[in-house]
Amino acid sequence: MKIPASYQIKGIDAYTIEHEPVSSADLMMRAAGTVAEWLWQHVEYDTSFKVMAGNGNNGGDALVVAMLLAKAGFNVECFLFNYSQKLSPDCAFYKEEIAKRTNLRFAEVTDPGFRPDIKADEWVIDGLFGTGLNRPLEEPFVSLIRHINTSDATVVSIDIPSGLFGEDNRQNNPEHCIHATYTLSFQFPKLAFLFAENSKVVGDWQVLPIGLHPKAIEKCQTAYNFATREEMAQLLKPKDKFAHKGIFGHALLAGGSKGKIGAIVLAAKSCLRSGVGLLTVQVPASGNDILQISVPEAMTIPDEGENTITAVQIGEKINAVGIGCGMGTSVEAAQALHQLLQTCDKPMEIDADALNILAQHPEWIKLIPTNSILTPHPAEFDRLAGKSATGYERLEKARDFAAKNKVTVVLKGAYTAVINADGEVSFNSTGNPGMATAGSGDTLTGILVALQAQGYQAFDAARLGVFLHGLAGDIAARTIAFESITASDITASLGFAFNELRSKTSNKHS
Ligand SMILES: NC(=O)C1=CN([C@@H]2O[C@H](COP(=O)(O)OP(=O)(O)OC[C@H]3O[C@@H](n4cnc5c(N)ncnc54)[C@H](OP(=O)(O)O)[C@@H]3O)[C@@H](O)[C@H]2O)[C@@H](O)CC1
Ligand SMILES: [K+]
Repeated sequence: MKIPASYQIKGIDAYTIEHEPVSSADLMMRAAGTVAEWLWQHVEYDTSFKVMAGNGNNGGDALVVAMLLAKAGFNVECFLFNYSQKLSPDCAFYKEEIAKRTNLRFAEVTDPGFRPDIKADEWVIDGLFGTGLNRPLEEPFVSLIRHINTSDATVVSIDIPSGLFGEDNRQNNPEHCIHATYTLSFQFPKLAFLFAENSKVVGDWQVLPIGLHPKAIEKCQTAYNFATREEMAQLLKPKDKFAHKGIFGHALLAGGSKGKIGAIVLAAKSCLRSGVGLLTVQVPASGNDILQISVPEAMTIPDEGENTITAVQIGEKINAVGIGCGMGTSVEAAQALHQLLQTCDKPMEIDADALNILAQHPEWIKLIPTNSILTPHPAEFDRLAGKSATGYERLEKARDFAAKNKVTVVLKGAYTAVINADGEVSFNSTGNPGMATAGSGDTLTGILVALQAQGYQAFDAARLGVFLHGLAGDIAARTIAFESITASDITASLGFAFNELRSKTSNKHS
């Protein structure tokens, strides 16, 4: 699903109006109708609404929502905040309509000091500002928003929380934005929803399709995408009935150190559950028995180092190499990584301590083979590319980093961003807070290297792998509380995740 910028949405909107064709007032009715319908499904029959409309089309939507709610028999009070005495044409049109209604209370507000009374059990509909916001909010809106935020009411923002920009909020104050309980976004998610710093503002968000023109959506060029299940199902390659293990690739995992052999065990297990044909694991000598006993399906190469790896042996038949899990940042481990980078021309998946070593030796980054993946969490990425104050800033830095070093970067987070060397970004849509647990990253490494060994290109392997990892976590969470999910539970659910994704593909073709 594309994530167009606010200015692009305006263009798609205009194209729809011209080519469907549909009048802008009717399109507004359609959009507001989806909001009203969502509300009917989520509120009690005796819920009271306070609808806050601004002077643009977001306000127009709010006026229509107010009318539809009143028509359905709800108790509705609607305020049109028109300090500037200037309404968009559609907002003005629906103001005339709402003023005629007798089944709701309506007032146009021009007094900057007026604050509507809001009760804790009421629902506030926020239609003050939408994607037309063109500068940070000031008084009197800031005080009005603070008044709404400090009420205990449930707040539903139409399209986007008022005061929030769709993309870059680096110069914005989150306290000057509506803090929504729910945000109902028209047709597409907004980029801003996907950054941790905006989560308090956006609340739970959902996309409501409003039938914007498919041609305009297709023509819209954006670097940002939200990975849907349908898109990811199309990436998954079929498994041939006559296949044998030799054609599913041979992965090599290298890592582990004294006290952290578990990390490489976890990676090995998830790798074997992700379709790889053969797996070899290189571990410090002291970890060899642990590995052989815990993962009998894997072959092992005991390193000469007793407690750390010192040199990685890549056989000719290896198709992809995963390195980093639990390897530590010792001088020997760093040397092993350096030597590997100098000799390896296979796609690599570089994680955890290997990333920390790279941060200490940035001159080695240029040695990373093409078609490789780096999987940093925010702190690891900051060590590689410098500190970022916001998620937006970090994402832009990661796009630069991926382009400059010709790698795929998986920036982990609530909406993990997979970024390719062309600067394209795919945000993951699966996963849950229970997955923020020890070893979760190691299981991801195993999945990614398995997909790379099977011939998936870095960007596809990363998008698909991150999606499956999150889906496995979601499947685990159906029966296990977030608090109790372990990395092993994610691996145990991987088979179900592949099945769910594949059944989606077969449904599609049946
Ligand atoms: N996507 C779609 O297809 C559809 C979209 N629809 C809806 O349209 C919405 C976008 O509507 P929009 O473009 O009219 O903008 P909107 O946010 O209502 O406000 C603009 C007004 O705000 C003002 N203003 C701006 N910044 C300000 C500030 N800091 N402080 C004070 N004022 C400020 C600006 O005035 P200015 O002062 O700049 O002249 C202008 O008057 C969109 O979010 C969705 O809800 C649906 O109806 C149908 C289908
Ligand atoms: K809004």
